[in-house]
Amino acid sequence: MSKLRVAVLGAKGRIGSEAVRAVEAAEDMELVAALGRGDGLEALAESGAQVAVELTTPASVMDNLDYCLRHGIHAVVGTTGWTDERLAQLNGWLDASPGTGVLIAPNFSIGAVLTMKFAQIAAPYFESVEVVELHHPNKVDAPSGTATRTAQLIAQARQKAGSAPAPDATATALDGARGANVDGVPVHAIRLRGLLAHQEVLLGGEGETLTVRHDSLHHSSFMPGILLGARQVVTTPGLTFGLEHFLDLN
Ligand SMILES: NC(=O)C1=CN([C@@H]2O[C@H](COP(=O)(O)OP(=O)(O)OC[C@H]3O[C@@H](n4cnc5c(N)ncnc54)[C@H](OP(=O)(O)O)[C@@H]3O)[C@@H](O)[C@H]2O)C=CC1
Ligand SMILES: O=C(O)C1=N[C@H](C(=O)O)C[C@H](O)C1
Repeated sequence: MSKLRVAVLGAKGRIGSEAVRAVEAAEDMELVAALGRGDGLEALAESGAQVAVELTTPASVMDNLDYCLRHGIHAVVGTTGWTDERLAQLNGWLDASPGTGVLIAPNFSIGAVLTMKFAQIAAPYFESVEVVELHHPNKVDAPSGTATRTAQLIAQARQKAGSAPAPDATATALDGARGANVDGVPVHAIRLRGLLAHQEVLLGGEGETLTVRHDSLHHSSFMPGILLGARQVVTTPGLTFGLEHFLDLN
């Protein structure tokens, strides 16, 4: 059987360099291009890449995806910074490239995907819920894509259940002290040397609390999800948002 031809964008970065090794080690894949900043995107088409794994920066991802979709190259995207406007633009490009698939995964690790699921399930049963994400200090964006998505899913679950807003009598606070407000859910970002990628969802009810915590201790935690995404995206046209859709977790 022929191997899946995979390219990695952001190949010299923290996660990109790990993805290069993972694709090289996968028996059913061939690494056909490994591009860093400044490398020409034409290498993607010239190498016959079927899937591009996009692990660059929020500032670079849209141009890279524009190229991929104009050339019918499927994409597995881990890069953060997704807004409604960006998603609308991407959907427009997908409409013009029928048959091409894009997976955007706020987090490729199974534990993080399950954390989001558990948080969604638990959120309507508690009065209060807040999200804390903790990352290495070289991370360029906050809050993390994972924390933003977690808060959105929590908010959707609470809205569906008719939950009241979380109680909060705090009337006076320094700017930022109560975190960012993502759809009504406070999200706090910590940047600390020694950390990699971690998240806690704290839920509180009368006389009890529940904490759902996940720790990515190494970039290898993201690799099975990236490889799964590359295998599935080639037969899944259009936009898939979240690895859970490829894990039968919905
Ligand atoms: N979804 C998930 O599970 C995960 C997502 N991420 C996300 O992935 C992204 C990358 O994270 P991380 O590896 O830590 O960041 P890094 O800064 O270590 O890596 C990004 C790399 O992309 C390079 N780059 C920038 N622009 C381009 C371009 N146009 N073409 C090719 N390469 C480019 C950078 O080069 P230079 O150094 O010159 O700027 C750098 O080498 C972030 O958005 C992060 O949040 C990270 C881990 C897991
Ligand atoms: O920058 C990182 O490191 C990570 N970024 C992603 C995010 O913003 O959620 C995924 C993971 O948290 C690691």
